[in-house]
Amino acid sequence: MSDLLSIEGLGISFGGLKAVNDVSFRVRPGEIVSVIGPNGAGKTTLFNMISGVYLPGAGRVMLDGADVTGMEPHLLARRGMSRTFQNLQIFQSMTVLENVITGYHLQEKGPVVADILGLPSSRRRARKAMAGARELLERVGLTRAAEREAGNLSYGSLKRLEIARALALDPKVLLLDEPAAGCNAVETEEIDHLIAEVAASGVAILLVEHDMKMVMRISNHIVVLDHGEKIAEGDPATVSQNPAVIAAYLGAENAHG
Ligand SMILES: Nc1ncnc2c1ncn2[C@@H]1O[C@H](COP(=O)(O)OP(=O)(O)OP(=O)(O)O)[C@@H](O)[C@H]1O
Repeated sequence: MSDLLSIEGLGISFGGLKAVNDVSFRVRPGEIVSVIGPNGAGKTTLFNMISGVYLPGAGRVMLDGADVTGMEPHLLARRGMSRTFQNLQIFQSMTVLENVITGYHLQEKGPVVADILGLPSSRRRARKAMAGARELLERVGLTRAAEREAGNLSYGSLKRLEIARALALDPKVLLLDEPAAGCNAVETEEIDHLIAEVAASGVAILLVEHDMKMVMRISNHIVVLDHGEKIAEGDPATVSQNPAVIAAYLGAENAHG
C-alpha cells in the first residue's frame, strides 16, 4: 500500500545543536508508527516539524504524495493531517459536545458572513457538525458526558475528547503526542483500543509516547531517535532487542541517575 505520510531526511538545528538530523520513515494507511527515544532525543521537535509548528531546516514532509513541508497547521488539517497536543488543548468551560464541534469549524471553508447572517447554508453546516460530533463522541465512548463541562472530566476522558476533536477533521493522518500521558492503567487501555480502532478505519497514525508498554502493544512499527538521529526502526520485537536501542536507554538512565 502507498505511503500516506513520508518523512524524508528531516532536520533542524537550534543554535549549534542538531535537535533532529536526517530522519526518514513512512506511515501507511491503517498503520500505527511510534517514535520513541530517551528524553531530549528530538521526538517533540520532529513532531513539530511534521505538523507545521516548526519549519524544517532540511528535508521534506510528503502527505499523500504532495510536498507539505512547512505548511501551516490549519492548512495541513484541511489536507488531512490532524494532531493532538501533549498539553491538552481542550476548552475547559465548554461542554464536551461543544469542544468537538469547534473541531468541525476548523475544517470549514464556508464564508463567515453566512454564519453571521444565519443563512440556510450556515444552519445546514451547523446541523451537520452537531450530528457528526455526536457520532464521534459515541466512537470515543463519551456519549453520556456530552453535555458536561469539559473541565469536570477525568484525565482519561479528556484525552479521549482530544482525540475526538482531532477526528472531527476527518484526517487521513493522525499525530498523537503522548496520548496516554497522565493516564492510569485502565484509561491507557481504553486509549489503546481507541487508537487501534481509528487505525483499523484506515487512518495512518504516528505517535510519540513514553509509556513503553503501550508502544510495544499497539505499534506496527517503531522509529527510535537518540540525540536527534534515527538509530533504529522495525517491529516492536526487533527494536526492543536492538543493542543500540538498549544502550541509548541505559545511557540515558545512567546520565540521569
Ligand atoms: N525551541 C527550542 N530551542 C532550542 N532548543 C530546543 C528547542 N526545542 C527543543 N530543543 C532542544 O532540542 C533537543 C530535542 O528536544 P525534544 O524536546 O524534541 O526532545 P524529546 O525527545 O521530545 O524529549 P522529551 O522526551 O523530554 O519530551 C533537546 O536538546 C532540546 O533541549
